[in-house]
Amino acid sequence: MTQDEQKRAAAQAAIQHIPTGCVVGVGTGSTANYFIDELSNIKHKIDGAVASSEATAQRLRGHGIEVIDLNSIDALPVYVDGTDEITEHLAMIKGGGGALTREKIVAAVAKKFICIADQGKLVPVLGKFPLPVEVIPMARGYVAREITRLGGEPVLRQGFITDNGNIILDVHGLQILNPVELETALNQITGVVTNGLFAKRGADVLLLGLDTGTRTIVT
Ligand SMILES: O=C[C@H](O)[C@H](O)[C@H](O)COP(=O)(O)O
Repeated sequence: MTQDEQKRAAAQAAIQHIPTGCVVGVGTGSTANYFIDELSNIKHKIDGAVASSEATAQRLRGHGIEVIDLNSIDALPVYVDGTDEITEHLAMIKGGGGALTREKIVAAVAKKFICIADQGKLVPVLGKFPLPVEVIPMARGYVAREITRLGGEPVLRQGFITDNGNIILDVHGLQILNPVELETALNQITGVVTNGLFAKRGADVLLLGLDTGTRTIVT
């Protein structure tokens, strides 16, 4: 299967995990887009969706799926999203599309986080994919210096502003041996909104599209 077919297979497998009559959290990116396409086939069975980005909200509405304000609900049974990298322990790097902060908020609320991905996303150690960090614009220089002190090489994502009006620093060269520790350290830098390490709250289930079928990994 091609990479796109693997993404679609994972998205199709995720549909089996969606309970009837619930609001569904929906991620951002090309794999999440396949999931939205699949979700539209069962839209009469769900009570709408919470979007992790403006792009996702637009796509959901385009498929006739109601977009629900996260603040109007107390619980979210399930969140489905893609990833840039994921380990066997289901820690991830996300934010290649710049949606990391809203994704982290939706993931925090969700009872179950289902990650859908093509097999190329499964890695032994996180860090080959540059780690996105969302930063308040006026703190850019300070945060970049602090990240350098931690051993990373921050690169400003040119011409990109997040849905929250902030910038992204993509951090290269990090050896992420302890993802929870690094996630915490980066979030403690003043001016950082959040970073793309999803380790403290990783996925609960990984549905990985393979050449033949899908593989499921559960934490
Ligand atoms: O900000 C974007 C998200 O974290 C995406 O889930 C991630 O970049 C994976 O995207 P894709 O499914 O397009 O590879």
